Amino acid sequence: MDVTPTAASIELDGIRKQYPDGTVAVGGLSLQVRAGELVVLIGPSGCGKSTVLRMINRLIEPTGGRILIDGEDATAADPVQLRRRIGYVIQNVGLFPHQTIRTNVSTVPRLLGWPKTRIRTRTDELLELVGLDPGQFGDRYPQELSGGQRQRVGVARALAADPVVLLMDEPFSAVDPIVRGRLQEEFLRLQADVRKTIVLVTHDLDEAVRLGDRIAVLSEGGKLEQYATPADLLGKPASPFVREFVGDDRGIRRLAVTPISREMLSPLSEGDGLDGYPAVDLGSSLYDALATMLTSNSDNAKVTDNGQPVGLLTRHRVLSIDYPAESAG
Ligand SMILES: Nc1ncnc2c1ncn2[C@@H]1O[C@H](COP(=O)(O)OP(=O)(O)OP(=O)(O)O)[C@@H](O)[C@H]1O
Repeated sequence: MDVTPTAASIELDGIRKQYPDGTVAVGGLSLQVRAGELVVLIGPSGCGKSTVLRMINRLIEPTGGRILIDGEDATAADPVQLRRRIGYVIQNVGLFPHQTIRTNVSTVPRLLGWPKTRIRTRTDELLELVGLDPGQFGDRYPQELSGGQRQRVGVARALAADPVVLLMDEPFSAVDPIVRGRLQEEFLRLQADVRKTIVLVTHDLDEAVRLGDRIAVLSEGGKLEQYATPADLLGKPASPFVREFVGDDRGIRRLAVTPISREMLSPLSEGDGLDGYPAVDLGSSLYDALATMLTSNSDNAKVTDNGQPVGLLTRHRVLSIDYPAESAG
């Protein structure tokens, strides 16, 4: 019998990990993730990001606190059962080298004892979903794929049994920046389709800003410094730690998460020579607007809504956007 799977909410309630040698990797972290939300954990090396992630699927047993998945206490559940409901993607993927791509992808459905035909249909469907032709790639072995292709297989495998939660630990860091950008874009499209609850660990702030609905910045001992949307994090760093962490180029990053708004526009007038200006859509980011102006060597862009010009955006206006938090400290 099929149980209709849905994305689940996650609540970390004071979770703690202290190792026998006394190291407190995570001192007591509370964090709520809504169903279908993509939350990024970021912070300096050793701050406890992976530990938090691995406590959610209990690859690491917490020494305190609770984890509620859709309100149910995961710390009381059978860890093996739990892991079958939680997809897990890691750097370098961890595919089984002596198994074909199809067999790799079907790992969890096989463990769950699905009928063969259903496994086959699901596996092929997933390979297509992540952009790999099952006919071409299904019978290959992992070493016969590129790094980016292997990464996609890892995502397909994690999604195979329709998990309610997906955990991803530096999933795109083993590939070069160009491939990484493409994988991130594909991944966002995939997430728009499948809407899983995702917790993703990265050390790459651009990745966090690009992918996260919300970002949790951790400092040593898994201390939560700030939990906010990318725009709020870059615009209003909550502490000197976060300010330093998001760095000096947060202004540029912030452009990428700030949409053009009507208040930024000057009215259009006949004498504006509108035909000469590049067009950007209302709702594009300021970063896109600036890029458009730079590539067409223009100081202005014509902003359109549904194809109709609604105002003029100047380069000066984009660059002088007021960041209240900048002057605060
Ligand atoms: N078995 C262990 N015994 C003692 N301390 C440990 C053990 N395993 C991990 N730690 C410590 O726990 C802390 C958190 O490690 P964790 O891997 O979660 O950090 P991270 O933020 O994911 O780091 P990175 O970004 O470098 O991967 C580190 O200080 C690490 O040294």
